[in-house]
Amino acid sequence: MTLSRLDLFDDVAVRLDGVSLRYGTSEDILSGIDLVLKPGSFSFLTGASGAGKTTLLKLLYLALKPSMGEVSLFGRPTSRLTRDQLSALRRRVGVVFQEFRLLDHLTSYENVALPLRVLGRKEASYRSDVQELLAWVGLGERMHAHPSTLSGGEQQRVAIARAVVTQPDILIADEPTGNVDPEMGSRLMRLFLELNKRRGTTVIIATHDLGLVRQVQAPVYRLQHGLLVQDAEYSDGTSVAGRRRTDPAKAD
Ligand SMILES: Nc1ncnc2c1ncn2[C@@H]1O[C@H](COP(=O)(O)OP(=O)(O)OP(=O)(O)O)[C@@H](O)[C@H]1O
Repeated sequence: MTLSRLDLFDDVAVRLDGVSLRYGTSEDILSGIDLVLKPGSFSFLTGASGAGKTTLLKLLYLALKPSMGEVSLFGRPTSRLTRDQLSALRRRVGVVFQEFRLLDHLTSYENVALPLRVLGRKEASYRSDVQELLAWVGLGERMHAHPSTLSGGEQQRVAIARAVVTQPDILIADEPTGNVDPEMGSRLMRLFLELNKRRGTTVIIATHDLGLVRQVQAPVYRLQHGLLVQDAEYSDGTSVAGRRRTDPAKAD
């Protein structure tokens, strides 16, 4: 896949060109996927269990390389970048993993601060930021608790705080409300929206949770049989083509 000179620094956060992915000798899990996410956009990724949502997200945060095609972040094709260049790009991407991946021997505060420590920042320079962030996700009182003593929703919020503490340009979240009740799901969705609106963070969320996606007007990308299609309606039922509001009673 060749990209023209003009494409190299265009106004695009994420771009997939003809991306296919297979594991080992399996059939293609993803097949010829094209996708453009503009900076500051907010999108959903849906599809049946096993459709390849996590796989697609892993390509976006550069944990997997495509079998074919090109993944570009911030206008930079990634296939020929050095390890250091890839690490630099990855630092601009925050990830909320399906299974949280918190470190049990660290407190909430220490988990959230970890990416900053890895970057070599001194604690005095970030302590108040981390405390503020934990308060923002409603965990100001639990910052010294260890993950094993937190509820699923609380752990999820620690994972979200950790994903955003470095102020990433792109936030990728894999089933971020899979372990919380609807009320907490709405609260987490408001956090994502606030991040998107306040900082212009590009957000993409993989979810099965239809109740959640209907709370926002955002494009919905759907994986089906290895292909990615964009729904004709935004997540709240408005039409992508004309932005006409459909009758909510018929939107189901
Ligand atoms: N490391 C791997 N090696 C081989 N096959 C894999 C691997 N990871 C995922 N798969 C397979 O790829 C397919 C897509 O998996 P993936 O986890 O991307 O789907 P998903 O849409 O995220 O599913 P869910 O909604 O259940 O989380 C599945 O058939 C899965 O078994």
